[in-house]
Amino acid sequence: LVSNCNDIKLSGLTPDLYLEKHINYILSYESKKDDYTYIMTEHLRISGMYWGLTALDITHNLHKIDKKEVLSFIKQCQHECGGIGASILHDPHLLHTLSAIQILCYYKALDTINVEKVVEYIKNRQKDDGSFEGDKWGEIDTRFSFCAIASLALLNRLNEVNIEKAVSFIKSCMNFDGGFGSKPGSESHAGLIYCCLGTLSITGHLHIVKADELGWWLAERQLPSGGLNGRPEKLPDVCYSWWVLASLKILGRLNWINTNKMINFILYCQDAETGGFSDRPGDMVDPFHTLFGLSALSLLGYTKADLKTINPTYCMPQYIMDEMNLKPDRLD
Ligand SMILES: CN(C(=O)[C@H](Cc1cnc[nH]1)NC(=O)OCc1ccccc1)[C@@H](Cc1ccccc1)C(=O)N[C@@H](Cc1c[nH]c2ccccc12)C(=O)NO
Ligand SMILES: [Zn+2]
Repeated sequence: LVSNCNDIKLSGLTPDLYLEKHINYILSYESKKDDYTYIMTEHLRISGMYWGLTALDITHNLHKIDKKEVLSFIKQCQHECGGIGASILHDPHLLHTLSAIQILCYYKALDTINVEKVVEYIKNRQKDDGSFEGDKWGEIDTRFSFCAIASLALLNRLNEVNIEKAVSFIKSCMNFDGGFGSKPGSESHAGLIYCCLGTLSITGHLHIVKADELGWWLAERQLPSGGLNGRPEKLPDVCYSWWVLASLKILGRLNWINTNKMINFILYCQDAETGGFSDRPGDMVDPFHTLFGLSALSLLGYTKADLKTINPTYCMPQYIMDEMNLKPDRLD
């Protein structure tokens, strides 16, 4: 592989999807609780569980995880204030509250936590300008708008916050390129665009988006290698396959990307020995990039493997959204 300026060169044939290796990688990761990496990522634990469980569900292996163990762990992560932390005794945060609620939806076990208290925690995060702080320390970011809105939608309690103000804050973060940043005036970033479009999709306000400009900016993320980056001049990274493709799917412009070159890049990010996906070919694999690599393949309609359909707005299996009768908006 040659890294010239900000891209890499892929040569040779398109690899297969080593599905069984990825399933074993995720299952062994969840079981090696004394591994250095596992211990060092405690501050992301509940998000890590969401990545692993979602990857297992879309590959038809969720049943291999002990449901009781997962539910008892999540119950222990909820604080008196209602918020949920990344692990036991970790401070509550909207990021991890969303991950916990996403997992509970897989098991139809939302009553594992005190729903009234978690709704109160989320409500208390909204500011006068409609924005949301991630936790009581006050950091404002459009990521947290998505966490709050997605969590409340999954709990069927969207009416508990001021939607009009939440949408007007997102609108205030829209840039001239049609993209969105973390706060008003922040530069456009694919991950934040995904969060802002997700918020607008759930609240039925996608009409405020400049769909052609934004679609063009997102399609511009694709490099000659086929990979996508998160901002201009950055290196390609397989997790951006998800942020950019999910955003384009919500905009009804997924076909603006070269699908075959995209699939080829994603498959080059697999590790044929250990299983799992890395951010780009040759790097270390992790559960985060494994979920978003598999999710992107599912979104792209990769048919050489049996992957469940994934919902672009929630990044959860579509059958779950159907069972919960959740229909996030899309521009088709
Ligand atoms: C905290 N995280 C990040 O900062 C990653 C780091 C990274 C991976 N590859 C390049 N950088 N960045 C990241 O997730 O950026 C995408 C992003 C940014 C802002 C909003 C949404 C997505 C990662 C974890 C991580 C750290 C280091 C290496 C690999 C993974 C992370 O937890 N990301 C979040 C991104 C995210 C997904 N859904 C969301 C909903 C709302 C807000 C954020 C997210 C996550 O997956 N939550 O479940
Ligand atoms: Zn990444």
